[in-house]
Amino acid sequence: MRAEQTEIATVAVLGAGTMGHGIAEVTAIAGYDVVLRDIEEDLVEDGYDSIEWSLEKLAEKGRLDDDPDDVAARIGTTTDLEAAVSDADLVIEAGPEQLSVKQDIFESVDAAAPEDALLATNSSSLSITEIAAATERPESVLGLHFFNPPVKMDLVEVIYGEATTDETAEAGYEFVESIGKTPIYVRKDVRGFVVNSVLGPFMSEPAWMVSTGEATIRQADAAMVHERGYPMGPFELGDLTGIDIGYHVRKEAETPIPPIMEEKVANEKLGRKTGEGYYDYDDGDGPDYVPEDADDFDHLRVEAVMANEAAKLVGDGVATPEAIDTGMQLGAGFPEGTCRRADDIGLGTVLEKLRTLHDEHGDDRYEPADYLVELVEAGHTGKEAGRGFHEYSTGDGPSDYHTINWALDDDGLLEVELDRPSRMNAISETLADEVVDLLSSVDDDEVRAVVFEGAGDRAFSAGADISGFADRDPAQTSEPTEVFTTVAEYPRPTLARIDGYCLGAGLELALACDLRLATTDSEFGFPEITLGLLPGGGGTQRAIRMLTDARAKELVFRGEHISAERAADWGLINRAVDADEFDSVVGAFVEDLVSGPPIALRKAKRVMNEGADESLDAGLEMESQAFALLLTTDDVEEGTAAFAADREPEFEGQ
Ligand SMILES: C/C=C/C(=O)SCCNC(=O)CCNC(=O)[C@H](O)C(C)(C)COP(=O)(O)OP(=O)(O)OC[C@H]1O[C@@H](n2cnc3c(N)ncnc32)[C@H](O)[C@@H]1OP(=O)(O)O
Repeated sequence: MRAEQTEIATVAVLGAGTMGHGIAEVTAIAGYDVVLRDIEEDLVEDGYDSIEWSLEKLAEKGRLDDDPDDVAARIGTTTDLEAAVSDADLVIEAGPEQLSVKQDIFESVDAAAPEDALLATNSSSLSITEIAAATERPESVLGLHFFNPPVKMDLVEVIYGEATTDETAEAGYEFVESIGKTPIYVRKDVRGFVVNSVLGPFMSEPAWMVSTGEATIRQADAAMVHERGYPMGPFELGDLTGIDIGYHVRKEAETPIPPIMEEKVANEKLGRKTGEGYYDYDDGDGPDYVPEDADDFDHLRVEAVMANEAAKLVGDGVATPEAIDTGMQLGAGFPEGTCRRADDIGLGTVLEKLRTLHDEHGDDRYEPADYLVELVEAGHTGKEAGRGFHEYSTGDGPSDYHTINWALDDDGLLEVELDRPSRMNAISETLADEVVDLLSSVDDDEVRAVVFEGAGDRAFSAGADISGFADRDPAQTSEPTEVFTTVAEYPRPTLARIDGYCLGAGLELALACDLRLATTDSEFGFPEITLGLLPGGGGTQRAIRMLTDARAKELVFRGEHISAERAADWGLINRAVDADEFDSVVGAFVEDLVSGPPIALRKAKRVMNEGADESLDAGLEMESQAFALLLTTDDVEEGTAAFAADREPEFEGQ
């Protein structure tokens, strides 16, 4: 057992290379005192200079709360390992990726670090257990695997070695949260941890297909990017990371290596770094695939093998489906998690594909994971069945969502947060479905107003999720998406709380709300035209009804962003407010909405929305009918009595 964990105040980062100085930077930004150590003065200085440069960049972009000099001042440097760790509450080793080097470092750290310090390695591929074995306290050693570059990448894998205690892992997890990153537990010390385990088949399965002449490089990359929405094609990614890296990982793991990979390594065509790999960077245009190259690439084969890998991780107790999905989205930039995607495809389909591949090729990697077979046999075949890796809404009430957060307070305020900050809260199909499901299943009687906002501090929403646009079925997208209509017709007042980018479908969602408040830093626009599209979620129609013809067309035709001040000036939003006053202005609006007379607000919303599309006479008729009805409510009695008594009314919605 580790001794009682002390509060972490001082962090020693060993290694000032790309990962080390990045980890030191994010740790200092979060307010910790950091000691950055490398073996030579030059290396430490280079690392420190890179941190200073990066802090300046963050400050220029307004993404640093503190003065960059103050942050840099929290980082001390040394070449003396003992001095670096002797006062550290947490040591993060980010040295070369060689077991013997790391073991040497850990042996020295063990001798010099305080007894109750937490000892972490940032290794991306070595065994935590073997590194920990170099110390007398393997229970205090864990993996904290940051992704490159740490300043930009949100994910950290928190990995157990064989001896790591829960207390150690939890302390590491909490530290990661405290620096504003997203931790996932990797509960067993498996090769590749979570992200690289699932990323393995993403890269190797297409390589097998190309090796056997079943696909071409461009075909695979075009299909995975343009049809399946991955941020990069598998071969493009291989060139970027270095083909030799993947080759050596497979060699170490003693897993079969696709011939095309062997061939590239043998010819020293290792990717971008040698000027040629799967693509030619010196004499060619690099990854020059186009959407049409995708042809009929068998992407199910690749996604089935990835889903199988995920099932092995879940079945072996290495990670939960939630952790895997978070890992793949934040660590590999996948548009959605591998488990969720498999649930969408249908686990029965995935299993059948694996069995067919196994029959055809006989390779071990197609052997279905026990856990996958169990799920399918239990009827948990995915989203359509209501349960697969994940559970899905049964329509009995709001369920657990993955791309939105929500809360309904005692005053009847329903807060809905679009929660995909790493994608600027882009509206994926899942996110849209979840908003619809929430608004359709939450008890309206409990809700008095709804506020929509975006997670993080950069965007309300940067629009529809662009990944995989090319694979959309036009038949499904020709109607304005249900989410905008559901929001527009929701029978309670709705307000968009906008802080940051509000673009494309994000703006359409905001326009579907009744009211819009924004910080002055926010930006608005319909960039769809720059993608060869038009706003397809009601944007053209709401804008032309809300703005002058000229302004609406300027927004749609030019695709330019406009400032919050201009948006307020044009009448696109209600107010543009300085950031420091924003909460109080939003609070005042919300207070009026949740304490207002529910029936009158509902009727007013309906009459105004529906009347706007009718003739004046028809609109006036709707209004007078609503007025007459409201006269019969208890709320009117309460409103008039409160006025007479000079007190605040308490409307019950009766
Ligand atoms: C019917 C409706 C149709 C539509 O709505 S079409 C979509 C319309 N929207 C857009 O075209 C906006 C696209 N996004 C942008 O132009 C830029 O982003 C911003 C100006 C909003 C911000 O730029 P910057 O500060 O440089 O950030 P970053 O590196 O571009 O974005 C951070 C991460 O967010 C992802 N992302 C941003 N917008 C979307 C989107 N709409 N769909 C999917 N992903 C998006 C990026 O790719 C990147 O991700 P990574 O860090 O993995 O590279």
